[in-house]
Amino acid sequence: MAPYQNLEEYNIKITNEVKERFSKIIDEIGEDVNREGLVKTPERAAKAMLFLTQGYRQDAAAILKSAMFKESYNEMVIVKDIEIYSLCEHHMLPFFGKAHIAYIPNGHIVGLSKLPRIVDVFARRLQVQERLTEQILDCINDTLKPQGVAVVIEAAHMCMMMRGVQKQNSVTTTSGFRGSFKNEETRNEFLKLISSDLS
Ligand SMILES: Nc1nc2c(ncn2[C@@H]2O[C@H](COP(=O)(O)OP(=O)(O)OP(=O)(O)O)[C@@H](O)[C@H]2O)c(=O)[nH]1
Ligand SMILES: [Zn+2]
Repeated sequence: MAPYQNLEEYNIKITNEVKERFSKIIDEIGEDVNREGLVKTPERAAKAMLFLTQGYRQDAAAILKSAMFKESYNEMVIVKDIEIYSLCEHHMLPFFGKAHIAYIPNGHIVGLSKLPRIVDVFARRLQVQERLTEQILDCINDTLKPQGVAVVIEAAHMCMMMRGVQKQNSVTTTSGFRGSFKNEETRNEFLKLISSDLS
């Protein structure tokens, strides 16, 4: 983004460049870019792709820092069933599912909505599920400095469904634990709560 004066100028320039490339792809696959239904498709696709990768232009730590509050509460906080939509970096096809996040405060709590917000910041990039899991963990650990943090992601990968191995029902689970979640009892409490309907 460095050579551009402001975000708006950057957005217009990059949208036009991505649009040109989508136009070429549509042509290369044997379609007519000038037929009615496709005339605006390169621009729509460019805007969609830039939306789905907007996480590169966002600062997750700043989002967390904007809503940290001093509190003495020091029990587990869980936000579960956070929808994720990301793009696998190998095929640029979607993977999607749910993220479950827990942390144990250490003097500060964070505004609850900021947890799904940072999930989106990291999900809206070209990703592998493992790195997505670690980036969420590290961001919360380094910014909020809680006693511990845990992240579980369950996702289905379109690159394994629509093409390739073509398995429709496989779900990939990744997890990571920092600080007090390394303790088996704490980790088990979290895993129990995310699998119950009452947490
Ligand atoms: N570990 C990991 N692998 C992923 C993720 N998303 C997609 N993949 C895998 O990335 C691998 C890329 O393997 P390649 O052999 O280079 O690609 P490919 O020939 O298209 O492989 P197939 O999908 O098996 O047809 C595949 O096994 C995908 O299933 C992810 O989030 N994490
Ligand atoms: Zn893939």
